[in-house]
Amino acid sequence: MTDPDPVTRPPLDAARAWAQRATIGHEVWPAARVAAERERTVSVVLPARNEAATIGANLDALLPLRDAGAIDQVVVVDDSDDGTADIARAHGAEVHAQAALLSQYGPVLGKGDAMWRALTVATGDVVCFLDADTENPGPHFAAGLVGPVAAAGTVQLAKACYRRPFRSAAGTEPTGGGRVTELTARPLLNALFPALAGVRQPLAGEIAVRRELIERLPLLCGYAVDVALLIDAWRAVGLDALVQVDLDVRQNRHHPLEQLAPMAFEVTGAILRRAQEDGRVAEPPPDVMLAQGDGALEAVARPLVERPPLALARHGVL
Ligand SMILES: O=c1ccn([C@@H]2O[C@H](COP(=O)(O)OP(=O)(O)O[C@H]3O[C@H](CO)[C@@H](O)[C@H](O)[C@H]3O)[C@@H](O)[C@H]2O)c(=O)[nH]1
Ligand SMILES: O=C(O)[C@H](O)COP(=O)(O)O
Repeated sequence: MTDPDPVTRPPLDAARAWAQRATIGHEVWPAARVAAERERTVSVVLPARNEAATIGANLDALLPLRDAGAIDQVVVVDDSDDGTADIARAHGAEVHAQAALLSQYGPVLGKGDAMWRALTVATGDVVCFLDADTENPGPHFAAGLVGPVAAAGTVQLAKACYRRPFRSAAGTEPTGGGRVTELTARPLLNALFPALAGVRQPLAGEIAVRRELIERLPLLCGYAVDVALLIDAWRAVGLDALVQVDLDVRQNRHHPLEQLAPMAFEVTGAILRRAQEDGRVAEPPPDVMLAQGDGALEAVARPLVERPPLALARHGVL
């Protein structure tokens, strides 16, 4: 018997079919349609660490959605020393210090931990997370994602996708952003979770998710959160409950490679941990990273920390 065609073998075939049927444009859900058809309350949450330059414009794009009845709450969970919180308050957001939420869990361990703690102050049946460093924000970011999840139907999680320009001193290229996405996350998902190979931006921080789903999933701390949440949601509810929403273009601030390397390490660790749990790889991921220091290799501890499903934490189980 010959091997099945590698391009059409079942998991990749299912991934392609999913991408075709489950990718929708943000214009399908303009704010007025979301306001008219939603059946669930909605919170929009922006984790922010030192985003003074962009938080105001992001909130200005979002708050009219609240006035229009498309969403109910806009929350910034903040960990900044550059005045982000004051700007956010002045622009009309509800602001909480990340460290004040679930403080019994100790210091806040990056973005994923901030998202987890934010679930205690986000009141909506649907929670929409957005990054606060978006340089070209618009109401379609929240409206496009929230629509399919807050309306009648079976969609439980919407993940953003977009074109990502790359900006450098030489100018802006139309594509080339999302280096960890393209060089780490997507190849690893393709290899280990081929059913998710059709997800165009597996690291996107922009999602809308039903509370009843996210509260029964663990959240990984740091930058491991987004890809792990995608895998966990898929394991919990299957591809048919997931959609990706094309938000057109997103320009983020680019971090230098020395900051992206630890992010890639965390993303790799998250995928390998889930793959090991599923028996797809034998070994757990390492929790020490050998980083290129000043001429020498430096061993840096980077353990993956997982927060328990909030539904359990709420009931004092953990
Ligand atoms: O310790 C942190 C780090 C980040 N943030 C906020 O989280 C958002 C995303 O962080 P950022 O450093 O801008 O992430 P990116 O470099 O753009 O990384 C991309 O890839 C990451 C890894 O998957 C995702 O977590 C991000 O959401 C996604 O935008 C921003 O609002 C940050 O201010 C925090 O609140 N605390
Ligand atoms: O999502 C990613 O891959 C990282 O945030 C890196 O993005 P960048 O290459 O646009 O800086």
